[in-house]
Amino acid sequence: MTHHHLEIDSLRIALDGTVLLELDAHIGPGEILTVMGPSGSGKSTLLAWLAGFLAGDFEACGHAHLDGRDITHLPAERRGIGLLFQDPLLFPHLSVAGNLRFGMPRATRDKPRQVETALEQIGLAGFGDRDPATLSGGQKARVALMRLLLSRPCAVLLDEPFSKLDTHLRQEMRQLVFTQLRQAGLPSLLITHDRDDAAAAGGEVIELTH
Ligand SMILES: Nc1ncnc2c1ncn2[C@@H]1O[C@H](COP(=O)(O)OP(=O)(O)OP(=O)(O)O)[C@@H](O)[C@H]1O
Repeated sequence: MTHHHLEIDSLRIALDGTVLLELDAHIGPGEILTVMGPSGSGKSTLLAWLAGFLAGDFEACGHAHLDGRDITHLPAERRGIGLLFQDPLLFPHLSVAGNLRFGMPRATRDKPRQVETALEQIGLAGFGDRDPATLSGGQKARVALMRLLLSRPCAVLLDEPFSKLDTHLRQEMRQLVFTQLRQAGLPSLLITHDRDDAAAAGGEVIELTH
């Protein structure tokens, strides 16, 4: 297991001269930091800052370090951060296997066995040639998770990843996502409105209170 860690040091984000959020956090390997808070409290803003696509209206100071590397001013694609959103956005013109291969390091991309193993891990053995449009919502979510993991991120940000799933599927996906993130030793930040998500994540919970 790799030992990735993510630090947020003295972050302060302001909008029109008013402080929106202040945060210090350390997320160790396999830990999941949950960020909660009312609508407009700055959860998506925090995620955008960490991912590297915060829009110009905000003034941000502070630093983010990933594995000791200062990523604060790096472009999004060079940060080593993976994202998982509410909607599992799969590429419609690629097969399920094609989606999994996308973003995989070049050296492993041509090893079909790795894709098959990945499909087995998410309960979709034999689904490689399927068109993503033919998958159920839960199956798409599992493919999106595995595609993220295969891209070998050093940290993961999750923005309400379970909020569109029904209760049963939600529990199943929580279990799968959190187990995989822990096993991969990835520091993760989870944005959610759901206390059960926070409890299942099992880590520190921060409430933004704007
Ligand atoms: N591009 C932008 N320019 C100016 N203000 C913005 C921009 N994006 C968001 N805001 C404002 O920043 C504040 C924080 O918004 P943000 O989306 O981070 O909240 P949130 O906690 O994620 O809310 P929700 O739970 O509703 O998604 C809000 O007052 C919002 O109106």
